Amino acid sequence: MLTLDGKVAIITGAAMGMGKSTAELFAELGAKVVVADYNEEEGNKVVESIKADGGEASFVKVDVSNEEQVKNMVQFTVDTYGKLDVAVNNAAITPDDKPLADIDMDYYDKLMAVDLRGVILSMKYELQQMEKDGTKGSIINTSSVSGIRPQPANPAYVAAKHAVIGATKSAAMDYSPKGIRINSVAPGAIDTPMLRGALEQFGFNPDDYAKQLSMLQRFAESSEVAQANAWLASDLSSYVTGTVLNVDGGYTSM
Ligand SMILES: NC(=O)C1=CN([C@@H]2O[C@H](COP(=O)(O)OP(=O)(O)OC[C@H]3O[C@@H](n4cnc5c(N)ncnc54)[C@H](O)[C@@H]3O)[C@@H](O)[C@H]2O)C=CC1
Ligand SMILES: CC(=O)C(C)=O
Repeated sequence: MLTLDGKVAIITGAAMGMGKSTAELFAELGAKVVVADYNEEEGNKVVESIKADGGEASFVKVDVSNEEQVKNMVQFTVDTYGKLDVAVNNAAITPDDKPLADIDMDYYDKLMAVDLRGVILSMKYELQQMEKDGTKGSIINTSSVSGIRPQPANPAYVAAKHAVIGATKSAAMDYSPKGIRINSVAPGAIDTPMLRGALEQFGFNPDDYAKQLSMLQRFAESSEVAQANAWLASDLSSYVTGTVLNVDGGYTSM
């Protein structure tokens, strides 16, 4: 049976979207959850709702691009719950919106700081903690279908999400021998505030977009990505490391 009973999990970007759904599902499956986000108000609401449903959760404010704050996020987790078993490094900001010759380098720097540096920094301190405690943990980094094949006019986002997969495989090679499994999840068209915002920005009709981006011809709910995260976090995926799990309704096979 899929259970996360007894596990302590950090989920970054857990105030909204897939991170929020992942935090809720992990708590339902028995994990103690650290909701890590820079949106304090929404993050605290997620904690309250998990607690109201009988789960255990705490909020920590973090900007994942800031090394001291990421270090503090991991320390907070250990101080609060005694250990760290699972981390879902999911926080990211919205894709850029111009082809490469017109790239806005200020936005490039901002995006890389969160979507790539944030994942690498998070892994750095999560791995240090797991190694120190001898924990055979599971780390899941959120990439995207944009980490496998390009979307138009997203050069920074596509590069960052490809790099998340590279960093995942590199870390998996170094830490799997110690029993720490590290994988990526590559979501497709998932109905979240980020995707709705991006579609509006690009002037896409949401229904047409979902049909183009999925054999199932629909958006996924963020809970459907949370289910993939839960499997990778659980002992049911005990022989899976260094891989990319596509949660994209078949898009990358089209
Ligand atoms: N929505 C989609 O269709 C897809 C999303 N993704 C990826 O899935 C992940 C989750 O995306 P969504 O749930 O759609 O996004 P979202 O925008 O709904 O939620 C992102 C969360 O990250 C937090 N966040 C942003 N920057 C942060 C920072 N510097 N430090 C801490 N927290 C920060 C936000 O406050 C928010 O709670 C992201 O990595 C995204 O790139 C991948 C493929 C498709
Ligand atoms: C928002 C995103 O990551 C997509 C659709 O690739």
